Amino acid sequence: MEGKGKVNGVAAMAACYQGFDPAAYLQYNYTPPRADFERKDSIVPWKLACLHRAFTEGDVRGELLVDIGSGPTLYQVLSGCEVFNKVLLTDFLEVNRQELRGWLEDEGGCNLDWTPYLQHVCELEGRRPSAWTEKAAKLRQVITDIVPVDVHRPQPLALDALPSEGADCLVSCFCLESVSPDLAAFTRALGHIGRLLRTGGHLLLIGALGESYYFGGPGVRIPVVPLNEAQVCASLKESGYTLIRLEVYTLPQDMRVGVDDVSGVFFVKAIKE
Ligand SMILES: C[S@@+](CC[C@H](N)C(=O)[O-])C[C@H]1O[C@@H](n2cnc3c(N)ncnc32)[C@H](O)[C@@H]1O
Ligand SMILES: O=[N+]([O-])c1ccc2c(c1)CN[C@@H](CO)C2
Repeated sequence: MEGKGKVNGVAAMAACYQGFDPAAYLQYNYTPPRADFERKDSIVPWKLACLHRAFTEGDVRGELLVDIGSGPTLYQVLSGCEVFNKVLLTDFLEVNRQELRGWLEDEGGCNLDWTPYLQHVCELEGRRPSAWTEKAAKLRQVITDIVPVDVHRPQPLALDALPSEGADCLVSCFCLESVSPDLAAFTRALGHIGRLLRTGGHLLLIGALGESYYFGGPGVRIPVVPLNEAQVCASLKESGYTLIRLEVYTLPQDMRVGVDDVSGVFFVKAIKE
């Protein structure tokens, strides 16, 4: 039964994603108040600060950074693109891969202006905000490809997507818990992506705490595995990671804007043993 349940649960999740709307998703989560660079307590600046610190404190290094479940967003690699000379973006949906290609090709074909994000990360790096054009060029230079991914497969990427030694670092934000029908599937998915990472490589994981659904577009209600910190830590341990740091952001009332029931956000830095 468990095997049958597994297939139905994963297939049902895939069906939910057919209505995913990148433009709406970006509007819901990546514009003010959740992305307000003037507010100390806004969620996106908190995420960017966690990622900046994690990528720049000296232990993360290598050739290839892979972002698992990129969606239509780029914020998750704005610090990493200065550390790695190859960045691979991935998503399950062609509409999201197309959104990312629109930015990459720089022909105005994308649904969010990433300039404030680029400027903010430049400031975190001690650079002038006007250096955002250099950062944009750097990011366009290091992104090697935008490929399909399915974290429920033991091999989430095509076999030729990675070098034999695997990725040096993985980043994944709001993906695993938002695509898994239950905690067991979340933990299995964590193990699957771990196989893409070389031993000693780092995992930077951002995710939702206490979230049971979110809207991926108007009327597109997508179920989420409600996680707490203990479950995240247990799943990491079970999947062969050693936790380096866990940070938690608790949403103030005015960050609860009706597009989900998320109560907190976790940031994990871990290493694959
Ligand atoms: C909540 S969005 C996260 C997007 C982005 N990483 C962010 O931080 O906002 C979840 C993403 O997971 C993708 N997804 C859905 N099913 C998936 C699967 N089986 N494997 C990998 N990604 C999947 C969706 O297409 C979507 O882009
Ligand atoms: O506040 N945020 O920055 C933010 C960004 C993305 C997402 C959330 C919150 C909460 N829902 C998840 C999907 O499970 C997606």
